[in-house]
Amino acid sequence: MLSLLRNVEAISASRNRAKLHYTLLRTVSLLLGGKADVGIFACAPQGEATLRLCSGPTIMNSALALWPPLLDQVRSDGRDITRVVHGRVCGALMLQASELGGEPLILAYGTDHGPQSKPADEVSGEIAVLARIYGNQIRLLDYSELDSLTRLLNRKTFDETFDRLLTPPTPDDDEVMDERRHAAQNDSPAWLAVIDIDHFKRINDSFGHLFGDEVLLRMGELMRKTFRSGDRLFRFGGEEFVVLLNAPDEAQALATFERFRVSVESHPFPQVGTVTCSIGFTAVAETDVPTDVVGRADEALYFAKDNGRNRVSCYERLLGDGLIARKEEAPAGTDFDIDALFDLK
Ligand SMILES: Nc1nc2c(ncn2[C@@H]2O[C@H](COP(=O)(O)OP(=O)(O)OP(=O)(O)O)[C@@H](O)[C@H]2O)c(=O)[nH]1
Repeated sequence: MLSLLRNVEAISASRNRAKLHYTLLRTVSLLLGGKADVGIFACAPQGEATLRLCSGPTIMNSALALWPPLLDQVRSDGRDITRVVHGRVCGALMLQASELGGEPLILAYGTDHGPQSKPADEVSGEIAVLARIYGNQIRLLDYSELDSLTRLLNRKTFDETFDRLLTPPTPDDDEVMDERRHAAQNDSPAWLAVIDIDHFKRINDSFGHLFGDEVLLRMGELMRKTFRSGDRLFRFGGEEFVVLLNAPDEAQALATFERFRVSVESHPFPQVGTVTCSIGFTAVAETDVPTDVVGRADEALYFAKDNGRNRVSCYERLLGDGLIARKEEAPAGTDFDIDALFDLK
């Protein structure tokens, strides 16, 4: 009982999604005791359910025969299911979806059912309580990772996940696997763009902050519509946004950012009318640190701003064409020269 309570507490204390899923699994199997099987399945709307995490030897043996119909039913009407099948209580329920997207998750379980066992509805009631604690925690994680106005990822999330997005997934880290899913399927190079609304101060000054905020909100919506679901979309604060995407080459990355630029330019913003944005982008190398890569994209963005705005510039292309000088990057391990900063030399 004590360890179950500890695990319930651990669900509420999980600071990342991988830990949260693992703890939920452990807690449910502890609750069911004995020879319980528990699994978390990801269910793409049209695709098959894929097992993401499991504990217990037989859920997966019986998974092929037993789970698909249960999972399909939960997915189609969204209601919890509990059944006694071949002397086992089997159940499945939808977990609270994360606002960060990704496929919906289903928790499925099976446990022996004998004369001494708890009634099936009691079992499902207890598991539903755990799923609610999970739901609260997912909302909290979303809250700390999202920008409150646009619901895009925030700067803190960028800094914390940048390394993981660029390094290959490790088999024992489910969260990394999830985050890398897009990149792993598509081993195209990564590109980072900084997007900045043109003359945003003017918009605020002419129409007021409320309409300025509406422009920011619509920018977020346009980003979600224009970029693919596997691309990572951030608001860095103010009127600055960042996109991290995979594209096979510079031309295709450019075409994607151009498409976004045009969609902003042609969107009728309420009251404000036409709004444009400037975009600077750069190739992301595996050894890059966030400040360097954002610095290069910023450099290309300044060029776009200085050369008429409402345009997309690529750092490597500007460099190749001799239009900008190479940006000095900090050698590894030295963030800045503190003596120079305070003019002590
Ligand atoms: N409405 C609103 N305004 C914001 C927010 N954050 C920053 N701003 C405003 O965004 C404006 C940014 O202005 P500048 O950095 O001068 O740039 P700009 O006017 O967009 O000009 P260029 O970037 O050179 O095209 C400032 O007026 C900020 O007050 C926000 O969350 N909401």
